[in-house]
Amino acid sequence: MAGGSNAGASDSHVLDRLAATVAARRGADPSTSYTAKLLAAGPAKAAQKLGEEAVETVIEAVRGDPAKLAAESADLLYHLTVLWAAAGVEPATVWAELERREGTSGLAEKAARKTQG
Ligand SMILES: N=c1c2ncn([C@@H]3O[C@H](COP(=O)(O)OP(=O)(O)OP(=O)(O)O)[C@@H](O)[C@H]3O)c2ncn1[C@@H]1O[C@H](COP(=O)(O)O)[C@@H](O)[C@H]1O
Repeated sequence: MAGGSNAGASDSHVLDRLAATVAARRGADPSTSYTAKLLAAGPAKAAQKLGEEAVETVIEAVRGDPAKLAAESADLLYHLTVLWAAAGVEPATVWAELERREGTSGLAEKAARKTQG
């Protein structure tokens, strides 16, 4: 976050820029854009690629190499933004959901779910 402890060139706004680039690739030439190729293939293909990248991320996490885990995480986030674009999810909707959850402990949320049946 700009202004936060990790402020600098590499902050979370890169996700918004990435999502905007991905959205702009809709309808572009698949021979010049990997994103356009994935979007043309539809949400199921984007979901499949996300699953593959998730597995590769898990593998690097288990291997214990932080640099490779970071690289796989970037692949995972890229493919997640492609899936959102393919499935009609605006990044702002996800950011809003994360903001809504801010300050609510996962343990408290889980306990509330149990009492709701
Ligand atoms: N961040 C990324 C990014 N991360 C990973 N990838 C690509 O994702 C692909 C997935 O890796 P794989 O090993 O699964 O590739 P593969 O086996 O060739 O894939 P498939 O043939 O199975 O689909 C690779 O081709 C990577 O280059 C990305 N491609 C694009 N971006 C961003 O998207 C922007 C637009 O890219 P284009 O749409 O290609 O212009 C770029 O400027 C970047 O900012």
